[in-house]
Amino acid sequence: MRPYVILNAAMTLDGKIATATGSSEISGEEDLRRVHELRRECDAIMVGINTVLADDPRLTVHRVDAAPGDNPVRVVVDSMARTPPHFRVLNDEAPTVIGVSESAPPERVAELRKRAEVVVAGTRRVDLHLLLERLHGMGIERLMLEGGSTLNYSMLTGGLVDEVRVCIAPMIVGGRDARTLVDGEGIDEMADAIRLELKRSYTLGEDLIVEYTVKG
Ligand SMILES: NC(=O)c1ccc[n+]([C@@H]2O[C@H](COP(=O)([O-])OP(=O)(O)OC[C@H]3O[C@@H](n4cnc5c(N)ncnc54)[C@H](O)[C@@H]3O)[C@@H](O)[C@H]2O)c1
Ligand SMILES: Nc1nc(=O)c(N)c(NC[C@H](O)[C@H](O)[C@H](O)COP(=O)(O)O)[nH]1
Repeated sequence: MRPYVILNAAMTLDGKIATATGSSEISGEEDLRRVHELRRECDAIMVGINTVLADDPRLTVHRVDAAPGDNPVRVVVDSMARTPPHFRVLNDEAPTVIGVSESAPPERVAELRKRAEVVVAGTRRVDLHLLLERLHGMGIERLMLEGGSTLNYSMLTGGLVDEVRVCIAPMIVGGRDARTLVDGEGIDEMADAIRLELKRSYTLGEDLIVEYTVKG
């Protein structure tokens, strides 16, 4: 058993979720409120370690009203336990789970255990199936996946995503080194693409929101 997973992201019209230099303010004000409402409805928010290192996110509900207990559990996928102990994802605003692999240096794991629950899953990379199973065992039934591109790819190709919600902002930045909604190794044949079904589309200010379910 695993949680129901909603992938949420904001991208430019050309599919970038950050520029090559890591600048990533894409969503408009209204979309950011939508994101935080979605955070409030979920039991956990999951991101990859590169997103933590790039943005130092809080991963809490802070743009809409929230009672202290409304903050979801924060989950970082971090094979080598590189989450810096002073980063905001480890503050006391919400509980945090760090998913590491068996290859993570024990001294860094011990340091993280002072501030978070550490789940060891996988030998070199985090085994996402196993991590999600463990999260479900902790009572997490609805999980919001907030990127980045590399984790999005692994989660989608692992068959671990149920819905995709994307904010398309009216911006274009280009750049072959800029992260896109989904990177990773990529699928070779279009016939093998992950198929989605469009459920809803609407505008929020200048942004276009598109919501899909992933076909099983
Ligand atoms: N616009 C948005 O909605 C949005 C959202 C999130 C992140 N971002 C941006 O995305 C960028 C980071 O994306 P990224 O692709 O570099 O990194 P990421 O956040 O997807 O982290 C990927 C890393 O996670 C670790 N990992 C461990 N096990 C893994 C597994 N099984 N599968 C995949 N990764 C695994 C690896 O170290 C891997 O390099 C940042 O610039 C950030 O600002 C944008
Ligand atoms: N929906 C969305 N629109 C954006 O324009 C953007 N840059 C992100 N990025 C998601 C990523 O996880 C960010 O790191 C957090 O949004 C940081 O913000 P918080 O401190 O957690 O509120 N997400």
